[in-house]
Amino acid sequence: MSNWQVDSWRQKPILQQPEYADNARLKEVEDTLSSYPPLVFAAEARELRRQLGEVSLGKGFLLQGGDCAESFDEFNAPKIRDTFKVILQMAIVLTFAGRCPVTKVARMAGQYAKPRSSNFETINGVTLPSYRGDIINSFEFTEAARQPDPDRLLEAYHRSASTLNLLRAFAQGGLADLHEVNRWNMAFVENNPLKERYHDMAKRIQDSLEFMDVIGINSQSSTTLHETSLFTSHEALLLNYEQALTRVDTLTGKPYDCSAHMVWIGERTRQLDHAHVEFFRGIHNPIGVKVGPSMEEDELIRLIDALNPHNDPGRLTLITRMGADNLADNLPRLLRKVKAEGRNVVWSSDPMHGNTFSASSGYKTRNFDAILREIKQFFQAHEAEGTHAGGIHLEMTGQHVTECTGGAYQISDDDLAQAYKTQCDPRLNADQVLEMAFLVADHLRSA
Ligand SMILES: O=C[C@H](O)[C@H](O)COP(=O)(O)O
Ligand SMILES: C=C(OP(=O)(O)O)C(=O)O
Ligand SMILES: [Mn+2]
Repeated sequence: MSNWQVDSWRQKPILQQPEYADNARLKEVEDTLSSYPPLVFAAEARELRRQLGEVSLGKGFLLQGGDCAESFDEFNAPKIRDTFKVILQMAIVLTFAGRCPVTKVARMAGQYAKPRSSNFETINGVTLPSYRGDIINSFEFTEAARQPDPDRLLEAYHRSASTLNLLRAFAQGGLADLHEVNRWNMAFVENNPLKERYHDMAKRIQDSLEFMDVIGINSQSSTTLHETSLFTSHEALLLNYEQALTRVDTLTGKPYDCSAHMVWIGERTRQLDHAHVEFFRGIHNPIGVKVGPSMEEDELIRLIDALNPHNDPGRLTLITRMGADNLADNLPRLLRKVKAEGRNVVWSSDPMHGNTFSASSGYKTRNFDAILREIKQFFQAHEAEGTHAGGIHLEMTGQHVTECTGGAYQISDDDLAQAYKTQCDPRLNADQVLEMAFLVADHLRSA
């Protein structure tokens, strides 16, 4: 890796970073983090990279999801459990429909830093610095709360460690048992206003599990049915935090960013000659990059080559976030180019970030139908170009929030105020996520 150092990104231009008042304290915090244990083990990141390699070859599907921004205030077991549960519920439906393994990657245990469109926010004539995620400043709208505080980096580390600990316990301690997951899905279907639409598939999954039970494949005999693996991911926006958690793996001698299994570069910070691409090219994790509608074909090839010079399947996931109205004009040309140039990538669809708008009530929202339309078009474009629609990337929660409009419960603009809890972007709630799973499953079956 030519001239790469864990801190060579510091020589490059960088966007979307906080400016701290106390740089001496920042340096102390970075040193402390560097001395702490890594949050994940490099071999786990390699296993995810291997699984994503299968996905890039068309033999799997990536399901990635969680909060837009995890919050220190909503840091509790029920919140973590409920998001874990809906990820699993969604995965069982997609596995059954797609007849292929689903790799589950949570936007959890470190999704704390947010890029923003504007540096400032104005409320009732008062202008303050924007909220940039709990790892940087506080959501509360006061001058003091909005100052970046270096100690929040340590706080984010500790909260990530606790979250990851509980996720690992859930994954291996029985909460992920497929029989249980399907029972939750049956309950969801029974209570849903559109239950006729979803009943058939949930019942067929139940029948399959019962059949396996009869022939002796059950939770006692099979860890596959009893346990699961769930990987973690976040946008690696704060490179000083990521640098401090980067360690040379003792088994391979290669640097891994051990803050999460997978990290990605956001749409706003993916410039070829900037710091994020520099940092990412040297770490050996599986990585992602957001790709919006303005991406040019040649620019994408240059970016792929900077980040994955050996064209290794599983190394790079392109997370497209086009917007339902822009996808048809922009995704096919990129698929064609990447295929023609023979580059191995995982193509995943983020149907959230291109479909955000302000509701008449003033809330930032997204509509269920637009999200679904982007996903469907994503599948259609891949089918037409002969490429593999490899995954979806959702902003979602297991809680019953009202942040996105539409869905079977027909959340309207006026309903948004009832439970609008996000600190950044609007998330699909538990019911909307499961509906999305069943509707995407219909599509996978017909594909
Ligand atoms: O999550 C992504 C971005 O941080 C978010 O979409 C930016 O939102 P903003 O346009 O309100 O800053
Ligand atoms: C910041 C995000 O998205 P994007 O970089 O695509 O805008 C995000 O995933 O929350
Ligand atoms: Mn977001």
